[in-house]
Order: sequence, then C-alpha cells, then structure tokens
Amino acid sequence: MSRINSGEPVILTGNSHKELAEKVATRLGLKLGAASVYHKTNRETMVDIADSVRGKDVYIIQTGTKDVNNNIMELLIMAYACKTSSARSIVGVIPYLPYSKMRKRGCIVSKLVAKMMCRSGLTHVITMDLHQKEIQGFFDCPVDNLRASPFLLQYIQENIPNFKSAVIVAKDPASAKKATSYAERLRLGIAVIHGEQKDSESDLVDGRNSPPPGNSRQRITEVGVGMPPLTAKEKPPINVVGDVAGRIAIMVDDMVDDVNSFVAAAEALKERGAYRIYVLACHGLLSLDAPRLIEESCIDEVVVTNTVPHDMQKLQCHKIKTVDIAPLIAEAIRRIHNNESMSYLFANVTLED
Ligand SMILES: O=P(O)(O)OC[C@H]1O[C@H](OP(=O)(O)OP(=O)(O)O)[C@H](O)[C@@H]1O
Repeated sequence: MSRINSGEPVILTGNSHKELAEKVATRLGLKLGAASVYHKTNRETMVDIADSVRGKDVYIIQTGTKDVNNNIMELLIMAYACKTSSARSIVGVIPYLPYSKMRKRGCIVSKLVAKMMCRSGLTHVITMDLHQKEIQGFFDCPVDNLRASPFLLQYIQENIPNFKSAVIVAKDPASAKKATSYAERLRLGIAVIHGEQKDSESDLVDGRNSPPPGNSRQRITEVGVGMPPLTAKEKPPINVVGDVAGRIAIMVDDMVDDVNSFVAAAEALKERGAYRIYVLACHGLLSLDAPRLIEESCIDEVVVTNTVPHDMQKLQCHKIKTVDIAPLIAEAIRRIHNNESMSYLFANVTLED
C-alpha cells in the first residue's frame, strides 16, 4: 500500500478498540496520536489531546462495543475537542455504528446519534456494513459505508474445504438479497429460512421501564387496532426453502448479536441434513451468552471481522474465528486523505452486501 502523501494526518482513538486502531495506524506507517480518554469517579468522560491538531486532518477510530454509551460519549467529546482546537477536518472511523438496529416501536435512535456526531464536529464518517444503508441519510456529512463481503468471500474460498458443495443460507427472508449476492459471486445456490426464530423483545436485558408483558400483536389488538393476536404457539413454523441435505450451509448476515436466531436456524438446517454449518458476518457483537450458545450448538464456525473486539468471547468458544479488516480501513483513510477515488474499495461489492 502506498503511503499517505498530503500532510500527515492525526490518528486518535478512544477506549473502544485500541488493538484495531493500532493495526490501522501501523498499516498507514503512523503512530497513534497522544490522547488520553478516561472517566472521572463520577463517570463523566474526560479527553486530553496532547498534541496540537490545529489545521490538521484528524481521524478518530472508535467503534461500538458492549460499552456502547461510553463509546459514543468518548467519540463526541474527542470530536468536539478537535473542532474547538481548530482541526481542519475530523473523520469519525466507526467500524460498527451503534444504535443501528431499529427496535419495533420507539424512536429512530440512529438519527439522533448521527445528528449528535455531526454537531460534535465530524466532517466525514467511515463505517462498515450498516444494518440499514438508509442510515447514511441521517448524517449531514459524507459517509463511506465499507463492506466486509470481499474479506468474507475470501475466507470461504480459502478456509472452507469443499465450499463448492455449499449452499448460502439466508436465515430469514430479509437477508435473502445478501445471500443471493454472496451465492452469485461464489457460483453457489441459496436456501432461505422462513419462520419465527426469536422473540422480538429478546434483546431486553434490563427490566426497568420495559414494555408490559404479552406479545406486541396482543397489545395492538387490545387497543382495538390491527389483526387478531398471534400467540407464541401460532408463530409460523420454521421452514427451509431450498435443498440443504448433504451440503455445507453457510449463513451470511451483517451481525451476530446474541446468536439465538442463528442457533435456531442452524438446528433447522441440521434437521434437514446440512452436514457442516457456518455463520459469517461483519460485526461480532457476540452479546450475553453467545459464546456458550455457539459452543453448545450445531454451528461449526462463526466467522466475524474485528470491527468489534471479541477476544473474551474467543476464550470461551473455540468456534469463533476472526478476519482482520484493518487493511480495508487503512486504505479507506489513505484514499480519503489523499483525495483519491474510493471506487476501488467497492469493486467487488454489490448494493445488497
Ligand atoms: O441477535 P442475533 O440472533 O445474533 O441476531 C442478529 C440479527 O439481528 C439483526 O437483524 P434483526 O433481527 O434486527 O432484523 P431486521 O433485519 O428486521 O432489523 C441482524 O441483521 C441479524 O440478522
């Protein structure tokens, strides 16, 4: 990779993923800028940037982790500190953009997050595999939504023996387009799973202010709007459309969170004769009990990139593998900094990725 050539940028990072930030800086032939980001005893976030950023192009590498609210505050305060110290441009490098999964009912938090980031001083955002591409429209600055698919496709070709006898699986109809786009590039067939795999409220971990019990359809009917209630027993059964018998099944998605939906899908695939089951996704959030669930499941491997740190989860589960996307992020920074076209980075991706 050629070097940065138009005035050295400053690469800063908060506490979300130092390892990734260091890898990116090293690839660019730079050192991380001296900044300390810490929390006072009252939990307020403090930022000290040691060197002057006046007139500089600053890149702040900060991803979303399980410490998500601190991740966001650190980024906002760092960006604001750079803005008020007269940085020329401030690029937020946010590999996993938090709050991008929209909850059914409730406000669109990603719009609020985008507005706060722009107000704090970000002049450009680099992110990866947005859960909804439309989120880019919430930002009042340019957004480059990089894709992990070329890296994941390469992993399949190099690390899954007999991948030519595999079928790419969409674990729900919503991910069918993504599965098709992977399948076409690998010249494989697809299968689509239909049916309820997890409760829509399964990501609630804190009981305070949680919605009243009962499923959402029931509540809608109680106030006299909408269709008759569907009870848990009446949920559509899991159905696999496509032939997976005697094949390797590879599920592709944007993120693996608490993993429940993938485990349920894997069981359906196993029942129908798939003999090896892989899950590939960009973001390995691997929340809650995910490592144990994967370990005990019929999934053979979960392959994610290092947009989100997951070393602890790997200690608990030997089936989790990591693909390094630091080279992609470094190349995006280099191109933006040198005012070069980004199209090269999108050469082998499709709109559906
Ligand atoms: O918690 P896990 O079981 O690991 O699930 C992760 C899934 O959640 C997200 O989709 P979501 O269910 O939010 O559906 P959506 O596409 O309707 O937003 C994401 O795209 C994965 O498919």
